[in-house]
Amino acid sequence: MTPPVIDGAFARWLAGRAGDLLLRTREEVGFADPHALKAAGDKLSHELIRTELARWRPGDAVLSEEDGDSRGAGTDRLAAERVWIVDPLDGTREFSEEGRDDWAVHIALWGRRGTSPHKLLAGAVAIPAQHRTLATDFPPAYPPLGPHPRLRLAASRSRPPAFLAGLAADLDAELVPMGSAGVKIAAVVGGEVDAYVHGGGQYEWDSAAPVAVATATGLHASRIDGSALKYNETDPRLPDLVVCRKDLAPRLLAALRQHLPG
Ligand SMILES: Nc1ncnc2c1ncn2[C@@H]1O[C@H](COP(=O)(O)O)[C@@H](OP(=O)(O)O)[C@H]1O
Ligand SMILES: [Mg+2]
Repeated sequence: MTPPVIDGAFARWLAGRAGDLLLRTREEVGFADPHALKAAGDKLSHELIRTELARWRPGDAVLSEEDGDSRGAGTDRLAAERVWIVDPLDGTREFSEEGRDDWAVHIALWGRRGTSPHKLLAGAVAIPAQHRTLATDFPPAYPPLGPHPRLRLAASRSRPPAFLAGLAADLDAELVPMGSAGVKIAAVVGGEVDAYVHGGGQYEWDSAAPVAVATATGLHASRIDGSALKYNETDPRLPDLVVCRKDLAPRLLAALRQHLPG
């Protein structure tokens, strides 16, 4: 089957293919040995994505979590016009826990000539166990204001930043723990939470695809100090971010300033 030519639709197609493979891998490998399941999921999804990108987008470079070669300086991605930034399995830990649906596949495309600061041209986040894929070819509608009386902040289930409890207290917000950066940003896009705040560690592939979708939807996405998120940098570490409704951003960034060192 020939995949779509338009990059956003291609990203949706590829994330969906990898997601189907991950669902089958969960069934075939089972949950008895979580390490084996995580390793199988990472490897199989990575190989599928690598193979399809080499076949259908042979002129483009790739930056992948599972590909040590693409990470450092001196790789062809630093001179490339177009770079696919992919996380074959985000929320690996949750993928290995039976019954959990908060894990995702991230496929993003960065372009040197992109006009926004992040230069992400297209992206898709597949959440296979929730049967949904968000992508920039048909960006989701801007979320309505939630019915919840208190602000809801999505937070890492296993590695929430130390400042988050204080931030939530200042804002009288409720923390909603879940796995996967893609799932948390999808929760903002869907209006289930008002914001996702993370700090302390992460890489470009953890946020590129969900940030592409969130900004195509019209949401705010930045570093937690308010500066621009940048992709395809020499060092792929991108330790923190905030994604939220545009109207909430000034209040959230002001509160964050009170909690950041320096
Ligand atoms: N402090 C940290 N250092 C490195 N990676 C981090 C991190 N905090 C979160 N991440 C990564 O960001 C993704 C989302 O994290 P979380 O589920 O905790 O919200 C996970 O990606 P992977 O599952 O692809 O490894 C996780 O490894
Ligand atoms: Mg990840």
